[in-house]
Amino acid sequence: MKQDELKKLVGEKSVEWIKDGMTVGLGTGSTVKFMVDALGRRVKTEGLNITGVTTSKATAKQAEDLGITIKSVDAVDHIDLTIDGADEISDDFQGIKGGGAALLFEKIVATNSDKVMWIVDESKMVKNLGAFPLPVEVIPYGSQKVFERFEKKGYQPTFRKSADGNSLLLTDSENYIIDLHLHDILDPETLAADLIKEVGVVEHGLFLNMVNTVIVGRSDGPEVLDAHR
Ligand SMILES: O=C(CO)[C@H](O)[C@H](O)COP(=O)(O)O
Repeated sequence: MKQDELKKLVGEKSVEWIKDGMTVGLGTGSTVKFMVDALGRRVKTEGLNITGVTTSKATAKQAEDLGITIKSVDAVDHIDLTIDGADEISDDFQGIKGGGAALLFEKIVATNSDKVMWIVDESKMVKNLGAFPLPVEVIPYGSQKVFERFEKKGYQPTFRKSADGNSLLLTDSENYIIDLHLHDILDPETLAADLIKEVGVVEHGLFLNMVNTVIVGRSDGPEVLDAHR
């Protein structure tokens, strides 16, 4: 099966966890897009009554176009379940997210959710994190200084460019993304603590101790993994 077919498989499988009356966090990315499409079909055909809390302008637009009710994270008293994609998931269920530059809202929504589910194709499952460049969202003012400090620490930073390559990418919050090319992250907790104390860093893409369930798309079908937290 191709990667896109595996993403569709898990996207469609994951909506089985969504029940009538739930408030659901809707992640961002190509895998989530399949999930939101499937959710939209359930809303339309079954009259499923749910509220969505989105993590990006792109997901908000898709959900609204499909007739899914959307509220801000600040307008709901809780989120029952968030379903999101991921860029890497390690053996011990730690994750890197932010490949789609939505890590800030994704982390806000995830940390305000009772349960978090990640849906990925099998290529995202790794032993240790770090082959995927770690995204760090920084405010534009002083970002060059943050970049230089990351360089000195050996983090091999690169500013993320916009799709046309002509300017720096701006997140939904109008910040920049610095990607760190770390190759192998052996101690994610220490790295996360180091990154978040850097002035100018808004958030980083290490999502630690956050996920409850992972659905992995494999050629022989979706595999559901319980992170036991
Ligand atoms: O973290 C994310 C966006 O910020 C995405 O969930 C992550 O990049 C996975 O994306 P895709 O499903 O397109 O592979």
